[in-house]
Amino acid sequence: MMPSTENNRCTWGPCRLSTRRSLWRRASRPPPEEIVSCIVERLSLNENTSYELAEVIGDDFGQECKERSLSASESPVQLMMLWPKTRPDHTSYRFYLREKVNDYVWRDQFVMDPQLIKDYFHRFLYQPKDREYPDLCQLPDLNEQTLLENLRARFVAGHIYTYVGSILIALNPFKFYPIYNPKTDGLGPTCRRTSSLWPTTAYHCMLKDRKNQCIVISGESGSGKTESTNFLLHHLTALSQKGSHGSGVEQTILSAGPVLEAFGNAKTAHNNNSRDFYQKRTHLPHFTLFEFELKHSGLLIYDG
Ligand SMILES: Nc1ncnc2c1ncn2[C@@H]1O[C@H](COP(=O)(O)OP(=O)(O)OP(=O)(O)O)[C@@H](O)[C@H]1O
Repeated sequence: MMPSTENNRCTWGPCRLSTRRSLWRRASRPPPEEIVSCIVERLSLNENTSYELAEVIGDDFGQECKERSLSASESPVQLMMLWPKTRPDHTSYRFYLREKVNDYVWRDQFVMDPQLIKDYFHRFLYQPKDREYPDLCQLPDLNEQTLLENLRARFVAGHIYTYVGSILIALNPFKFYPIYNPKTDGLGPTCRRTSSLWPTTAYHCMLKDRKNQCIVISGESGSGKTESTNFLLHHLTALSQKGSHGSGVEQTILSAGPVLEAFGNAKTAHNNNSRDFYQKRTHLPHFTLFEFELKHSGLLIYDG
């Protein structure tokens, strides 16, 4: 069976079994040049013209999608073994014998200011060192040092909230930052991009999927879990549009928090107001607040 030629290209694939078998006999993994010279010889092609093998990957409709020339170190037989076996005829994958296009042809015709290319890639490859990333996943080089440096830089600049994907890291500033809008209970534009994004997301997921949502607040003693929980409650009650500022069950619970804490809390090395004794389970019309405390003895679930 002779390989077909079209547009100075010769198809050589699994369908050309006789050609392939004869090549296979010569060596188990012949390099591309050997296959090319064999085909040139069999097809009596012009030996003065240089040819090369190209791997072509087509789609299910028989359209060619990708074509690339094989390097001298690649083995066509090995490549064929990697082709998916979903279609027995392998029509989507094939090799072409094509006239070699010398690099210098397009290189000479291609004129572009090298500085332009450098400037273009500079924007992606070299991030400014002093840049802060509100999401650690955006760090170009993510390791412990860059992570801590980014958190520190953000903290110094007054940004205490940083995302890691869907997780929010809150650094305790131990002083009040005017980033919570008291009129809207943290729904202001400053907060929307930081701390209020996750309760908002949870609230809207609850409405959309009609499924319970879970927010885990974790950290060591004095890291700000109670404060964060209070911000969360404020935010959720504001979102549910039932937590009025003057009345309502939610407002009563929120207001009772400091009074109850006065009886149950203790001073520790890390926190003047540590919630060591007082645990609670708060019921609001739309959500329940469970408190889990990771103490020395392990995970204790308080449900009372
Ligand atoms: N977002 C915040 N803004 C300002 N101050 C904060 C913030 N978060 C925490 N703090 C300060 O840190 C103190 C300790 O925080 P908090 O009581 O929430 O810690 P905790 O993690 O609940 O501690 P524990 O586990 O010991 O109960 C608070 O009393 C408050 O002064």
